[in-house]
Amino acid sequence: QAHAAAPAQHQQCPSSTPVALRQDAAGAEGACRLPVDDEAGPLPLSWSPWTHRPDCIYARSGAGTKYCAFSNSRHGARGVSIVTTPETAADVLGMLDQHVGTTEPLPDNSTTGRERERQRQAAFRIVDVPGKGKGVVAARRIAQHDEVMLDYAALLVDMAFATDVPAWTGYRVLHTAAAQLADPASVLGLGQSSGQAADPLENVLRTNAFHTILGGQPHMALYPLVSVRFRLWNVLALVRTSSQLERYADIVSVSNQRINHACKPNSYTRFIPQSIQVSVGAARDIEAGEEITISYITLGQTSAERHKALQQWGFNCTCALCTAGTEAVAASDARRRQVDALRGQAVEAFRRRKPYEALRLTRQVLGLLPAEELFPLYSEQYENMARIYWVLQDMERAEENARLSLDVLARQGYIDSVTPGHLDMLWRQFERERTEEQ
Ligand SMILES: C[S@@+](CC[C@H](N)C(=O)[O-])C[C@H]1O[C@@H](n2cnc3c(N)ncnc32)[C@H](O)[C@@H]1O
Repeated sequence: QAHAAAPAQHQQCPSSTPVALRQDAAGAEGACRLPVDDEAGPLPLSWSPWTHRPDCIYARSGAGTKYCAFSNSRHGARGVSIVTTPETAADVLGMLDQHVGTTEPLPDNSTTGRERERQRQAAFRIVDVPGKGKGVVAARRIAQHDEVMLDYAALLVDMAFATDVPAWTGYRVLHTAAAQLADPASVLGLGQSSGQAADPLENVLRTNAFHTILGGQPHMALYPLVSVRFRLWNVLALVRTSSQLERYADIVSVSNQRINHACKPNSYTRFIPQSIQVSVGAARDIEAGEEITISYITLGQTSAERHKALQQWGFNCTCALCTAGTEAVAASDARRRQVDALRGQAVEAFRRRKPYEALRLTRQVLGLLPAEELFPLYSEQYENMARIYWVLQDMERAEENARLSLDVLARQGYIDSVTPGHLDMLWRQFERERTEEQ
C-alpha cells in the first residue's frame, strides 16, 4: 500500500530495477504495480494479470511476511507460476507484461510465435542416449551461436519460502502453483534423481532448478526443456501429503525433454531476465544427429575436479571426454591446468606492470582454448588483450581485441550488437581500474 500513496513521478518500485533503467511501460510511467494477495477481491479483475486468485500463507517468523502462489496459465507455452511475496510478484509484472498482457496476443498463440516455435522444435529431437536416459540431439545442422531452444520458466519459488513457511502448508502452496500451470505435467514429470525429500515436487526442484534472481531476490526456477540439475542444500524442509501424491500419480511419469551434461559441451545457456526465459545457443557448429550438451558445472576443470563436482550431483559422467582413453584425458587435464596457470600468471604480470609478459601469456591461453573448447573464456581473454594494448597506448590493437571480445558477447546474445558505446564503456572501465590501482 505504501507505494500507492507516493507521488507518481518520484516512485521507485520496491525491489526492482530503478525506474530510469526499466524498459517496461509501468516503469516508464513511474507507476509501481500494487501487490495483490489472497485478500484481493473475488473477481479475476482484482488479481489480473494472474489467472487464479493467489493462494497465500504466512511465514513462520517475520512481521507478517506472506508468500503466495501467483499463476498465469497463459504465459509462454505452458503457463507460469511464481511462489513468492506479493511485493516481488508486483515487481516482476513489468517483465511478464510483454507476454502476459491480458489484451496482447501471447507469442506462442500468434502465427509468428507458433512458426518460431516450430522452427525451434525442428532444431532438435529427443532420443534415448545409452547410459544417460533421454537426451536431445540436433535434428539438423545448427550453426555456431544459433539458438537451439528457448524456454520459458514454468515454476519459480522464492528461496526463502522453503525455510520460512510451515511444512504442510508450504507443500500445499507449491502444489497449487504447479497445478495452476496450463501444463502441470511439464513440471511434475521432470526427473527426480534423488528421493531424498519427502515430497516429489521438492525432489523435482532439487534435481532441476536453476538459480534465478527475480525482483532482486534469489529464486529456484524450472525451465522444463532445458532443465539442469541444481543442488539445493536444506532448501525445502517440507513434507508430502498422500492426497497430493494420488492426484499427481498419473502424470508424474510423463517424459520430458532435457539436455545432458558434457565436459566439452557444444552449447551454452543464457538467462533472459526481461521475459524469464532461458536460451540455449550453439557454442560451435553442431551436425545433424549430434547430441546437444551443456555443462552443469564450471567449465575448464580437470577430470578429478569434474568427477568430484559431478558426484555431488549424483552421476558418473560418461561424456566423450571422460570416456576417452587415459592418454587423451591426461593430455586434456594438462592443457586445462596450463590454461588455469597461465590465466593467473597473465593477470599477475599485468598487475606487476609487465604488459609484454602479460601479452605473451594471454596469447598462450588463447592458443590453448580451441583444443579444450572453452568458448566462454574467449571474450574474457580478448578483453584482457584489449586492456593490455590500452595500457600500452596501442589503440588500434586495443580496439581490434575489444571488438573481438564484444563480438563473442553479441553472438551469444548478451548484447544486441557491437556499438561505439560498448567500446567507450570498456575504455571507461580500463580508466577506472587504472585510477583505483594508483
Ligand atoms: C537433467 S537430467 C538430463 C536428462 C536425463 N538424461 C533424462 O533422461 O531425464 C540429468 C540426468 O541425466 C543423466 N546424465 C546427464 N548427463 C550425463 C552424463 N554426461 N553422463 C552420464 N549421465 C548423464 C544423469 O542421470 C543425470 O542425473
